[in-house]
Amino acid sequence: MTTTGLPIQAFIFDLDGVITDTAEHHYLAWKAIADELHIPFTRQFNENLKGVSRMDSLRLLLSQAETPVDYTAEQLEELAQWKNRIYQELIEQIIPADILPGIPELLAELKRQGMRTAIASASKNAFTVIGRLKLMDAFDVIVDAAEIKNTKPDPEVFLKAAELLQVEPGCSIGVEDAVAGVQAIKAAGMFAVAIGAKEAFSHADLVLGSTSELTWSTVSEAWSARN
Ligand SMILES: O=P(O)(O)OC[C@H]1O[C@@H](O)[C@H](O)[C@@H](O)[C@@H]1O
Ligand SMILES: [Mg+2]
Repeated sequence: MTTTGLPIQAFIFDLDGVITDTAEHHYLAWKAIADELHIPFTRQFNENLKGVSRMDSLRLLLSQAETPVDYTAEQLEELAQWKNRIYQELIEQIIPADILPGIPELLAELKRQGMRTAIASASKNAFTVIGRLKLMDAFDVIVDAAEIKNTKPDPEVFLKAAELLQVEPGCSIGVEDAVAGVQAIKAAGMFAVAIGAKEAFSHADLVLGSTSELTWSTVSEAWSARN
């Protein structure tokens, strides 16, 4: 639940699919693995993998096999590493111009408004991606998969970011493009902004079609209307 009448203190952003379109790179890497293993894998099914850890994503992908195979823990680890190698090759090309529309302007405005900002990512590659985007100094706090035990939809990564920022979760805005991510934001007691299709995010407080609609005024007006 959000805290009635209080001002917003912080914005906590997911990385992949919110700050830059690495959700697409994750999809392409999983698609390559699925094709090699002759497992049907659609963009629609890929929505279930967004925000989900590497190993859980692999399990979801393997569940789509027409003839299920019992992989050993070692084989699962190898498959996960294989996907990660493909993903890391894909993200080698990332440059600052790949920051999604509206994000640089929003970050500048949040600074002017005195907001604290953080990244809360389920990815072990978060620091690499943020480094390539030259955004290392753009956030007060960065929490990635290495720092948490429980992955989204568990609220841990968002709560950890709020703790490090020294802000109230109930006065924080979480921004996500994944269903599991919005669940994590709500479980953390934060105000959830989803980027994506309205139908997919009935559990969000505000749904925006793209990051170009993600502005200080849009979010703060929705916050005031809810509080
Ligand atoms: O494999 P990585 O880089 O540790 O990423 C883990 C997860 O990170 C999330 O941010 C992505 O939305 C997921 O698609 C991805 O599986
Ligand atoms: Mg995401």
